[in-house]
Amino acid sequence: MSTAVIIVAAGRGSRAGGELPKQWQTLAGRPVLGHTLAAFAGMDRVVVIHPDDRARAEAIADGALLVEGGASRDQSVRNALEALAGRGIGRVLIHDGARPLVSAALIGRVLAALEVSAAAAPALAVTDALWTGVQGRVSGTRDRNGLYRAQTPQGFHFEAILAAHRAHPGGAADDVEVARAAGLDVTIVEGEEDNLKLTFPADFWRAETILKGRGMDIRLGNGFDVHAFCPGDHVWLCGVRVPHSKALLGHSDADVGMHALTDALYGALAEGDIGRHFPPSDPQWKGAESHIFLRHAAELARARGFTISNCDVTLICERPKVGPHAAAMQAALAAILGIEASRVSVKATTSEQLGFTGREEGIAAIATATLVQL
Ligand SMILES: Nc1ccn([C@@H]2O[C@H](COP(=O)(O)OP(=O)(O)OP(=O)(O)O)[C@@H](O)[C@H]2O)c(=O)n1
Ligand SMILES: C[C@](O)(CO)[C@H](O)COP(=O)(O)O
Repeated sequence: MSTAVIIVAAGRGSRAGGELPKQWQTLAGRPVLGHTLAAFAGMDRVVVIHPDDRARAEAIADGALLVEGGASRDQSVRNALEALAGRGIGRVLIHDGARPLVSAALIGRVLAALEVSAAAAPALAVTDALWTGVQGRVSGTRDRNGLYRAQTPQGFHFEAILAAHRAHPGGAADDVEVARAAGLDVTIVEGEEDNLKLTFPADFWRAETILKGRGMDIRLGNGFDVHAFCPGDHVWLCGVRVPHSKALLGHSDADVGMHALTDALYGALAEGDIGRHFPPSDPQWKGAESHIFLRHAAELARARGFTISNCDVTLICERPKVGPHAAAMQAALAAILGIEASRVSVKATTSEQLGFTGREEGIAAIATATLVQL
């Protein structure tokens, strides 16, 4: 059963202040909403935006569907549910764009609870004493037993929450309130203190501190590719046209080095390989220039908040000789990746006339890439 995620980000963040609405302010080097999107990477995501923010949202969407929100949070959620209606969605998670530190473990707990419940949401039991107050003076106390602080993502069976929103008069604080008004039973799962909602300016400092404590995310990926020789007079290697007595056979331009590097980037992101993103069965990629694939992988890395720290490509062939072209290949790859040439290495080796590369039946390439997220 497919699961979609709705990330509501159409509010104006009036309490947070700043030049931009809080979801567009920078947190540890990228927009708050970029962190939130990355937390749900790999899932079908819908981001609810304010019409004024469309250009910013398109820049970081990373494949998410963009839907325009309404004047209130519940109207924004409703717009996204209506946009998903009729698409065969089984379950939906609804999350505040302003909660960028949600963890995979918390998302997992909500999804697991949805296996046995029509609705599930995270919360933390209230641990402080509770008072009422009037004009700065305590006017009474309240029993905190059984009181919870609600968080998101809140999860629901899709048709049930869609019907609940359609029937609700509006004005709900969250989707659990809407669900309960429709008679749905909601399971509470353990929330997390770090899953804070950025609401006031000081919350940004807290979130930065939490992110620093989590440390760097360093990813290493590897790629390997082989293309056979066929009749021709040149080969494409790492973006450079190299004259040769043969060509390389492939669905695209058969740039074996660039393919290995592209797969290394996809590997570091756990995003499969070129074939997943550009299926060879799709005629539009016949004869395609391989920089399209590499650029896509690099953009995907950037959209997920990673910078490409370095990469290293080794071409394995007896001929053509790579040395005279290595600097041009390094420059070509660096330009496509958008990084300095000093972070790109291109080298070659023979296989001492052993195996298929030694018999000059084709060229092999291996590559590694390191991605870093601060
Ligand atoms: N019309 C609205 C109002 C809120 N939200 C989203 O709902 C989440 C939780 O709301 P809140 O923290 O109250 O955000 P804002 O409404 O932006 O903040 P404020 O009340 O301070 O203006 C936020 O991710 C916000 O962008 C939304 O999508 N559409
Ligand atoms: C949905 C919510 O995050 C649950 O805690 C919260 O109610 C939304 O924020 P708001 O400040 O109440 O709009």
